[in-house]
Amino acid sequence: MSATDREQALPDAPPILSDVPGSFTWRVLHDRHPAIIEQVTAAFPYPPRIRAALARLATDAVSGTVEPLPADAHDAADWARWSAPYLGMSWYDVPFLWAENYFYRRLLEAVEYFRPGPWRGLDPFTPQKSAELADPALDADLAALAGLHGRPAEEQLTAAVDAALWGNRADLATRVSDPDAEHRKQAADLVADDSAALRGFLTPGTGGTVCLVADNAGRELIPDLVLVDVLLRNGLADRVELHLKPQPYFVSDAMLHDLLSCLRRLADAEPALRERLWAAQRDGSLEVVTDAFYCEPLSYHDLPEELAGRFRAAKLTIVKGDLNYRRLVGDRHWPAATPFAAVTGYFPGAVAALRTLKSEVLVGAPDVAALDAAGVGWRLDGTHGLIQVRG
Ligand SMILES: O=P(O)(O)OC[C@H]1O[C@](O)(CO)[C@@H](O)[C@@H]1O
Repeated sequence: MSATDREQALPDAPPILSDVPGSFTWRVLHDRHPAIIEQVTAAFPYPPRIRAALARLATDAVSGTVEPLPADAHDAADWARWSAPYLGMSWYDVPFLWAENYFYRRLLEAVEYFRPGPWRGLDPFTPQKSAELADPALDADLAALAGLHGRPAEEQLTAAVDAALWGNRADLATRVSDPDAEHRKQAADLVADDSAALRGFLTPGTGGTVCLVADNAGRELIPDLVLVDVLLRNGLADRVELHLKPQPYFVSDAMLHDLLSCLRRLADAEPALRERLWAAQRDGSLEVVTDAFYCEPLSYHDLPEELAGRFRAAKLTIVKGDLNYRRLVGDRHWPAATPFAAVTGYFPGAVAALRTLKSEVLVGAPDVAALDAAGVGWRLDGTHGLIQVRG
């Protein structure tokens, strides 16, 4: 079947909206966004002007309509284009993915992130990110991850992929201490497991470039960095590109400053790992990449050519997390049995998704009827994960 035939064979899945009161997506807009604004308001001694802007956003986010960004915003023209189909509509009636992106852009506007002045460039989510890195529980994760060194390459890879996948969950220590047993246990929670195909791309001595599109900072970025280290040390890749967000996004998404904070944290806890990652950046085998696209209200179908070229040239692109998955497959009401390869056929190059489920979107999982029969909760609470690969 050609790519075009596959596209045509896809069901016409409608985009996910937030228009059903009480639904998960409705609650994100109605409850979670105001709570985030409250946290941000308390995070710094913002002046009355910024506090007022945040208060206005709190009202808009719950009951407002889509409005243009201020005309003098640096990206006003882009947002005018992206907003055009939705202007004047309720946030609940536009695609959920779009509404969330619009929220985070409006939040950066309220805290004057891009504006000349003292608050320019201050990440409003710094306190949450710092608290996570300061958590003493992270020491156990780090000690366990350090224990990987010296094991056979395949074992290291299995454990590092597992840790990167479940990076948002708090029990890395046990997971890494007995990687095989833990992997078998977690396999029960995987609704799709293409780990054999993933290992096929990552065999010792095969070199090539791997792009790792990161998701969250802190406790997720640390195991991602361990995965980078395992790839480079074992010759599973010659080069790794670590793709980070260019600006604060979805509270905990990783930016360059979060990578630097992780390296500082490693300097005490795992100095050898920190040294290797530092040296890899200096010699170019680890390149940090970012692009405005990563914070735009678009899916990977709209990749800019610069990023598409990087993914095409890589032997594998690994996209981490729930939001990247939604952008990869399209934030739509897909039947779960829709083949992963069919919806990602457009992606320029081989792609792997490592994701714990925190939203309803799911493809490539034909056997979830029994789980679905019990309700939608399992798709939202991060207890289930997937490893999906399209070569
Ligand atoms: O950090 P992750 O894994 O991308 O998850 C973020 C998820 O949280 C939400 O913002 C709200 O649950 C989802 O929309 C999003 O997919």
